[in-house]
Amino acid sequence: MTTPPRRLVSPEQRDDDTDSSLRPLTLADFTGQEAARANLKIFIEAAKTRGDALDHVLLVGPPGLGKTTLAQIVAREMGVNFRSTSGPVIAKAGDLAAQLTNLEPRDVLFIDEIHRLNPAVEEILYPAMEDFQLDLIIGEGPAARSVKIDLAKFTLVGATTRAGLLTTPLRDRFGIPVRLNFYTAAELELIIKRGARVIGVGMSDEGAREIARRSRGTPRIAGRLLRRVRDFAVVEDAATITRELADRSLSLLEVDSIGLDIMDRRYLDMVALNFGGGPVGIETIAAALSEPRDAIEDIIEPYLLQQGFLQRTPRGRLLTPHAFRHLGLAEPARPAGQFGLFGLFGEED
Ligand SMILES: Nc1ncnc2c1ncn2[C@@H]1O[C@H](COP(=O)(O)OP(=O)(O)OP(=O)(O)O)[C@@H](O)[C@H]1O
Ligand SMILES: [Mg+2]
Repeated sequence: MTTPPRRLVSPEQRDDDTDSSLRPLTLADFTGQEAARANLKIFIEAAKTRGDALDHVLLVGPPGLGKTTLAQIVAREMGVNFRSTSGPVIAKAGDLAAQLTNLEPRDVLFIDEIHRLNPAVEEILYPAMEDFQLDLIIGEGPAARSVKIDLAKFTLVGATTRAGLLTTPLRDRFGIPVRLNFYTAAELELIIKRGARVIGVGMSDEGAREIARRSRGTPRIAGRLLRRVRDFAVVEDAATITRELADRSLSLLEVDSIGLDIMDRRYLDMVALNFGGGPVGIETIAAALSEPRDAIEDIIEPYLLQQGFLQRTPRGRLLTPHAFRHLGLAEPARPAGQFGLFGLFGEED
């Protein structure tokens, strides 16, 4: 795959994100995700009362919604060590065995991108999660023998953006599955106000609302936009971020009123103007934009689909009336019944 372009509004972590300063440290400071928070709170309290390890937790949700943050909070609320690794980093079963044997009772082992574990590594995770035992084969051939090593009773916290890619036996071993959803504008507003206090800049209600609207339901993007607007405030020697300042700075950075950037608009303009709003095949769009198909499907389309700007039909991508309104363009006349009907027959490829 090509390197994703550096977009201000991409939900993936970028090297210039200084996530750690804005990271809430306790469940009480963690805004939004009511259901996830309520569940974790109860299970953590119960485990602490019993003096037991928390059951294994699986955090599922799109990038930038707080999976790593919640994993750290779990360890902190349990008052235990937080050890962290990730699926693609654990090359051999022995690497994971080393991590597991180092855990103390009730510790949290966080495995990010757990859908990317290699199968040989995953095998040793099963008995570790279920019976807190390692089954290792020592030696080779006739001399080989298996040894069992007892592990401390620990909590595995797994995170994934793609629950569908997890094997069933692995998924079944998590007692506490937690799904994270996109945040509402009101929740993002609170997160932005808290962030402004942390980085020490004044924030008006309307300023926070303006940034929240453009944050695509994602705290990571909210934090990034907040830091950019703060830079404008510093340069202009403004003590408080007003709606006007937020709007002006983000417009200069080419993030529009609902968080679309140049790449989104190029896509939408192309489909609207060159293809009459579609349906048009993804390969044709990729060729017209000179972008790889993967990048378009992974990076541009998810938010447009989620916002209802775009539909996938068997005959290709189709812009919705909502998209035309946002672009300020008149909708082309389309055959009656075209719209929405194709959704019933599934998606293009
Ligand atoms: N509920 C929240 N309240 C305040 N800030 C949050 C919240 N959730 C996430 N953040 C902030 O958003 C940023 C990204 O969060 P985090 O790294 O936990 O996301 P993630 O789900 O692990 O993303 P990825 O899938 O890319 O690993 C962090 O700076 C974090 O502080
Ligand atoms: Mg993470």
